[in-house]
Amino acid sequence: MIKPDRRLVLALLLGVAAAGSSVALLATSAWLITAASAQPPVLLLMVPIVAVRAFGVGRGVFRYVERLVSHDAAYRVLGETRARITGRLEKIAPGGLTSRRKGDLLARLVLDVDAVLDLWLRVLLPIAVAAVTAAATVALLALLLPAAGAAVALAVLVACTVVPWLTARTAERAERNLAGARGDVAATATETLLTAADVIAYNAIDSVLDDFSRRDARLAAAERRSAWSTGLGSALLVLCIGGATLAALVLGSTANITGAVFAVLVLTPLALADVLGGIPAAAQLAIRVRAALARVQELVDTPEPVTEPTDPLPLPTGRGLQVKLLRVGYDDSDVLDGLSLDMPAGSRVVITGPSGSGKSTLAAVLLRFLEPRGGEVLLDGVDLARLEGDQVRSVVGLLTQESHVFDTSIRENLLLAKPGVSDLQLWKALYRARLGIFVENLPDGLDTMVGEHGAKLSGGERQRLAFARLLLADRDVLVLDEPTEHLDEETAQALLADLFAAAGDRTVVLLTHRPELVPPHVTRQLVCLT
Ligand SMILES: Nc1ncnc2c1ncn2[C@@H]1O[C@H](COP(=O)(O)OP(=O)(O)OP(=O)(O)O)[C@@H](O)[C@H]1O
Repeated sequence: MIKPDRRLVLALLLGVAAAGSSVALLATSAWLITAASAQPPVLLLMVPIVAVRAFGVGRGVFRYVERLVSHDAAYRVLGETRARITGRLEKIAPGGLTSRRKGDLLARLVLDVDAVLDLWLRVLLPIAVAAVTAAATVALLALLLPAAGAAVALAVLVACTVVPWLTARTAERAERNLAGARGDVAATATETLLTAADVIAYNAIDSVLDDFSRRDARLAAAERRSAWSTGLGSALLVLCIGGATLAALVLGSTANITGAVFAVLVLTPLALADVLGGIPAAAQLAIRVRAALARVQELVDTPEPVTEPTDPLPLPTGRGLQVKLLRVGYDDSDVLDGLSLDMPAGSRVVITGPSGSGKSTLAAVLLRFLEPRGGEVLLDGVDLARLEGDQVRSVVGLLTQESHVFDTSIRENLLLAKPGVSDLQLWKALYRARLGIFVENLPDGLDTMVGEHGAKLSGGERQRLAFARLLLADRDVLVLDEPTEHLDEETAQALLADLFAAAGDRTVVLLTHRPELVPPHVTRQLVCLT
């Protein structure tokens, strides 16, 4: 799922240069101050003076460039990962994500995917930089006094293994629960917002808020526990570094070394506190990152509702559809079994049946959002299973009972169907959907903003706008799934009459539980699902 970027190697080198400069700055400063106290000839001090300046300036410069490079690389990896996940979701979404909570999906796609950033910037890079810099520091100290080098090596080993292990162990449950708890709070918040009107109408605000507070408290508890472990890790790290400094002090004081070397031995381990400081937090964060990425992986692994053919056939030229002994369903039960239909090009087919009889399921099959379990659906004699979903949807268009109208202008809503077309074509589509006069009378015309979910339009106007968009998309087969569901009888009848008239010589498949609303002059085939 995640492909690393080569710039991350450069970020690692820059990180080591920055951390190495910090250690070297302290070491050379210690040497310089101690050596200077003996008042040697000033020429002897020139090199360390220049080195102190170089490391002082280098530390900041390397850190700045490292931040630029590492963030650039990590955000590129994040962008590519997001694009790959979105590409995969495009295949799964129409029929495969219906059982998931929207808020949780959002949390997985936004918060959990961000774990890619943490993985590189706060887990792998800090650990790698710390390991390389600490190893080099230990080597330097070992050169000055092997016993002190060994003592500091032991402290570094404990700081890099036992401390992160202990921190991670104490935080394990909290960290694993964090991603799920965040998803749960996001899902509940989304649901609360979407259902606010009903909740207020039923006077159920208190119970909804109580439920929200309970979930929020679970998240806060997990975060508190996680913070407690971070504190523990930091304290243990300070103990390790303190121990290393003390050991270097004791060993150095009994060794036969100069005062300047002694100062370097005692002060250099202190610089490791900064270098190793991020390791406990990184180990802890690794658990959270693993849990978050597992949630994203689980989403990506959702089986595709349809299998694309490995060797798709070319799109046939004819536009007649045939359904033969269709069997389709969800989970363990079939919704339709043995359905056969003939829908010649240009015909009008009205499919009716009570709620739950499988009308929307049939629409999903006709658009290749859902795979039949048996039988076949043929387009001009070619099984839809031998065509790619996008090929099928370039011929078959859909208008649902709640076609989505975006929170933007009428123009942008229409252009979604055919980007770049002229205003003239937009007006034609609007007039054919019988919305032209209405839009002309609006002060902003095509630039009128329609509000969230088309809130500034009536139900009928919303459906006409969606229908104009479908006409603009210019599909030869129009599947209309309860397009008049939320409309009063008069508006519904008028809309249906206009839909059939505007459809021209296209094939129209109308799925409705109110077939009596179809205008009497429309010659149609009526099919009843039970
Ligand atoms: N994604 C799904 N997962 C599981 N079961 C589903 C799913 N979608 C629909 N169903 C079930 O399949 C059956 C048929 O649903 P469908 O939406 O096709 O009926 P419908 O005739 O369009 O109903 P309505 O007129 O109320 O929209 C129902 O029992 C429904 O619960």
